[in-house]
Parts: sequence; C-alpha cells; structure tokens
Amino acid sequence: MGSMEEPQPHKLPVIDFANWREDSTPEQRYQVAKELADACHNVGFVYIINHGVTPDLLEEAFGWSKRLFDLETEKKMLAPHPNGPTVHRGYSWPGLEKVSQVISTDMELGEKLREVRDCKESYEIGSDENEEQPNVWLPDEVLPGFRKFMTNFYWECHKTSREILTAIGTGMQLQDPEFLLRFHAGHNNQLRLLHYPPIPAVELEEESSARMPAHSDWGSITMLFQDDCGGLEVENQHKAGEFIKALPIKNAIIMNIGDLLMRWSNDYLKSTLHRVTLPPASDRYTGTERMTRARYSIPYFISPDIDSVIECLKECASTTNPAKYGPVVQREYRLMRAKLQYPEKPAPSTPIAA
Ligand SMILES: O=C(O)CCC(=O)C(=O)O
Ligand SMILES: [Fe+2]
Repeated sequence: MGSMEEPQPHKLPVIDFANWREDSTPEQRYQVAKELADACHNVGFVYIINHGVTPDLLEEAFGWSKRLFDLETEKKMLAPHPNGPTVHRGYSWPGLEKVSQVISTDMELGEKLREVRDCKESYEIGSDENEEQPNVWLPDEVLPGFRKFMTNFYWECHKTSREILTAIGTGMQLQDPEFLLRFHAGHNNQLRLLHYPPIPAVELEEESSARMPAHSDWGSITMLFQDDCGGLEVENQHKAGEFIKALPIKNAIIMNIGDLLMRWSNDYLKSTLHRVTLPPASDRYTGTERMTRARYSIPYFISPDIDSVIECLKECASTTNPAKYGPVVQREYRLMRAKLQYPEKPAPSTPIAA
C-alpha cells in the first residue's frame, strides 16, 4: 500500500437521516431504514449524515479532546486506567492497550502481541450509574468543565444511537421495530477519546508500530467521529484482506455493527474488520522523516445492558437457517473479550511520555 496515494472517492454507503424525523412520513422513514439495514447486511459500515449530533457539539468535543491530550503526562495520570482488563475507564497512555483480533485467554500471547506497540493514547468514559465500571474522572480543577461537557455529550450520542437502533429494527422488519431499544438503556455504553500522536510514516509502513491493528468491535453498534487526518480502513466484505479507505466526511458519523449484534442477528448484520493506518493524502505528512499528522477520533460504543441475554432474533432464524450461536450474557461476553486487550500486570509507575 503506497502511502503517497491520493484518496479515492468514498466507497462506503452514505445514509441520509434527513427523512428519518418524527414528522417524516412512514414511507420516508422506511426507505431510510431499509437502506441502512441493507448496508449493515452488505457492508457493515456506513456513513450517516444529518444524524442529530450537531456540528457545534462535535467541534466542542474535539476541542476538549485536544485540551485533554495536550495536558502534561503527570496531569493525565491523575485519572489512570485501572489495572487489569475488567474496568475500561480513565486514561490509557501510549502502549498500554493492545488492540487485536485474537480471542484467547492465553496471557503469554497477549504479551507477545504487545511487542508491536499501538501508538495511541485514549480516555474512556461511561455512565456515572454503571457500578461495574466506575468512571475515573480527572480532578475538575485540572480541566474545568471537561466532565460536565463529556457527560452531556455521552447522553446526546445515546439519543442518536436510539434512532439508529430503531432504524435498523425497522429496516429489518422486526415484528417490534423498537425491540433493540429495550436492551439499550445507555448505561453500558462507552465514549472513547483517542489521540494518535505524530509518528514517522516508515514505522507504520514497516509495521514496527501500529496506530490501530485490524479488529472488530464487540458491542451492538459503534458511532465514530473522526478528524480530517484520515487513516481508517474497512475490510471489503466481498474480498477478504482488501481494505477500503473510510475517508473523512466532515460531521458525518461512521457507524458500524459490532460482534454482539452480528451474533444477535445470526450473522445477517455484519461486524466488519477495520484498522487505522497511514493517512491517505500526501499533505498529511511533514519533513524528511515524513512525520504523519496527529489524528483525533471519538468512537462511541453502544452495548446492551449488562445483564442482557443476547439470543438469536426470531426473525433471523428458520428451519433452513438455524441459530448459529447459543445465548450469552453481555457481562460474560465483555469480560471474555476484554481479557487480552489490557495487561494483567500492575501498570508501570511511569508511562512512556506521549
Ligand atoms: O480511531 C479510529 O478511527 C477507529 C477507532 C476504533 O476502531 C476503535 O476504537 O475501536
Ligand atoms: Fe473499532
């Protein structure tokens, strides 16, 4: 893959939610919903425009994210990610989290995967009512207003996610189009601020470092906001190993299906591999070392409530297409998937400086 290639036109479906409003006609709403459900079946990744999270709110969110990551490391470490994989909250310094597609409980393998460092830092936020994963907030005086803004942003994203889940249920012609809503009160979602610092392009090309290796998400759906750096790529469902660039569209949500919703739908909805690698356009590099520009993104992961039992949707199974997976409780599934992503060992006292 040549790093200097210029971007090609958008290849992922773009779904316009302008006709998915309360005052739209049922026909208009169904058309939007059908387009969305078909795209989730065929591709698993879509852009959504006119979605209700306003451009002003997004600009503010990216502003807060930059201010957070611009803080000195010692300040960010006032809200450290807890040791171990069970609580995914607070600040993760570069190299702590290792994203991969390996699903195993072999911790030695986890350490081996960690040899290629993921060059990113992140800050994870959940609902203040989620007792299994309590938030790890910075002291308010370190970044006054951050907690208030992010809490509001979390619940604004939740509102939009409810529309998307209803549209998917409508497009799939579920008997109860709001069925999925009943499992998504919002307290098990996760807002993630991500910063990929500048890095010499050659490190990504030679794969001695990674931004984010190929993986699928674990939950129901993910809504992703990205800045204009680029680098997100999505596997072609019809050609394994071929990745399509998900070029930035200003203020659009990139929405994808996660593994649990794929399982729920008996593989009808596709959870697609994706990764973050070299920026696609040549003006995103500077100097003789071809340093890539920094990249900021904000994924919002939507998960079923903690005690939900995820069991094949009745509309998705038949005698000729029986359920492929048994029922699973969200909590157990999450703990199984989280195990490899974070080291079990205590966190180092001094993280590598960002
Ligand atoms: O940074 C991105 O654009 C992608 C992030 C992502 O895929 C994830 O956090 O699961
Ligand atoms: Fe992801």
